[in-house]
Amino acid sequence: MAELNVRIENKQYIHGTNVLDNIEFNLAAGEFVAIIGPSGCGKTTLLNMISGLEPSEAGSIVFEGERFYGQMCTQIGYIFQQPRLMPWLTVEQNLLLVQPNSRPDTISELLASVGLEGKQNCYPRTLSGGMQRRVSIARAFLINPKLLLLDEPFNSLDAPTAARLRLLLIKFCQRQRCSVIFVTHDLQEAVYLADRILFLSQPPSRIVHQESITLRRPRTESGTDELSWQAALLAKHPSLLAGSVN
Ligand SMILES: Nc1ncnc2c1ncn2[C@@H]1O[C@H](COP(=O)(O)OP(=O)(O)OP(=O)(O)O)[C@@H](O)[C@H]1O
Repeated sequence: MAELNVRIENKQYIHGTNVLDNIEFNLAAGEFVAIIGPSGCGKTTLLNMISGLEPSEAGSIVFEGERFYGQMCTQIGYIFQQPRLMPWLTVEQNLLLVQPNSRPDTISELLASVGLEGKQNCYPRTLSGGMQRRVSIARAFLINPKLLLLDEPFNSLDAPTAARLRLLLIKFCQRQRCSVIFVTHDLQEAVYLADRILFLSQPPSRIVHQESITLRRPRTESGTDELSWQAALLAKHPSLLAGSVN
């Protein structure tokens, strides 16, 4: 049985045009799916609908056999595009907010794993944007989610930090066996991480193409096989990344 079944007939914001049109896909337990699409095509909207933050009036989101609507499920971890930390709380308090019974050593180990050793007592305003983003990654990992949603989580981080966090994400997913939906603009990142890629069109967005990535794991970020796979895909479907697919 699919862990997650997404069926959205359409999505329209009030006074807005149609953003999503007939999006339907399943996610198997433990599967890692990347979503790529042009800016403004509705990727964040889609994650918000899956998480329950945005209502899905026409369609249904079914997670582990249960339909949910308009409420954030506690088994879903969501790493937003912006860190969304509470500015009046310390880093540790921000983490405790989602998992109040966490032990201090669990929190310090998790912070160390995202490169924020000793930052428990810092307030968000004293951290750089990239550091705040890493706190938000730690926050999502802390709840041990069954489903993890990530909205361009490694954008604007320096290359070594992003590489380290991608590796951490892979390890976390393997250990936790969680299913993942990962929004990115970066095909190379998607090929490195995902089992399958869904490509969205310009709005009203549909899934114009999906491709399973059959490369063996462990993969290398810019390995020969990974780059050849990417080149072959683009040679076969040159419009996929041009944002010109309607
Ligand atoms: N709360 C809202 N109210 C009205 N319109 C919205 C709202 N949120 C998003 N939109 C509109 O919906 C469309 C899709 O936005 P969304 O943020 O989902 O796209 P995206 O694919 O994630 O974009 P990007 O890649 O640039 O982050 C845009 O035209 C945006 O202006």
